[in-house]
Amino acid sequence: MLQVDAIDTFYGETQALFGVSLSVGAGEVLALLGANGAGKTTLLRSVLGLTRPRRGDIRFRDRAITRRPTHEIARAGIGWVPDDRRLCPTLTVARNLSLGIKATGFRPWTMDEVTEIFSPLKYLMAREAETLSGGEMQMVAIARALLGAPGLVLFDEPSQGLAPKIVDDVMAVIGRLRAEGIASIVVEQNAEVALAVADRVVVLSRGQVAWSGTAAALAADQPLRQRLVGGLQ
Ligand SMILES: Nc1ncnc2c1ncn2[C@@H]1O[C@H](COP(=O)(O)OP(=O)(O)OP(=O)(O)O)[C@@H](O)[C@H]1O
Repeated sequence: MLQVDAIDTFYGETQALFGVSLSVGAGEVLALLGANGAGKTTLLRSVLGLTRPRRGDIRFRDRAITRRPTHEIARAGIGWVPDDRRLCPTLTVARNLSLGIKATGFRPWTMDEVTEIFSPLKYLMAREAETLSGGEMQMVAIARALLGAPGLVLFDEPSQGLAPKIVDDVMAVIGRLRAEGIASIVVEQNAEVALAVADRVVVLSRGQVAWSGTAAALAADQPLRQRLVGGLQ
């Protein structure tokens, strides 16, 4: 579904990613772990074309997207759930959701389906986004991504600032995406939450891939986990 091949990404003259490669298959959940500043968000921004890699290639469904504009990358079927949610604050929930609807060639999710997954949304449709709680905003952000008919969803710190019950709901949605053949990349500070839902893991350190393997292998090897993500939860 997605292949990232040896990308170098810079902010001005500062290099943030050094030859990073990874891949995600259809219906696969890849956890992207690493300490603050390791380059996780930069990897997502590189895939989305928000911060273009200077070298290397990114392919989605075997088509090069490395130098495509962000709106084309979204239209190819890559959804984004940003860590700051990025809702339009003065628009209603209904309007925020309808702005996410697009045709990509992947299965479109209906408004009924997303309100069945996140039932509180039914009662929030007329509310302005800026009046929502953090958990409610996260539901809108995920629902908006699904209405955009994604084949791959990039989740940036989806558990950050949320109550444990809502974190469980969010992780259950990621599990459901997997069952539907939709791939996910989940950037997480909370390694425990990420390992519970992921199939495979890539650990970044100072802009490079420090380790990659199965979530089961990392979960079972406490010393390895301590060495790689010891600073994380
Ligand atoms: N807009 C920017 N301008 C300059 N440097 C940046 C910018 N954004 C990130 N960086 C730098 O790029 C590197 C990678 O940052 P990035 O945000 O991708 O890390 P991260 O792993 O997502 O960390 P965090 O968990 O703190 O978000 C860091 O050294 C960071 O300081």
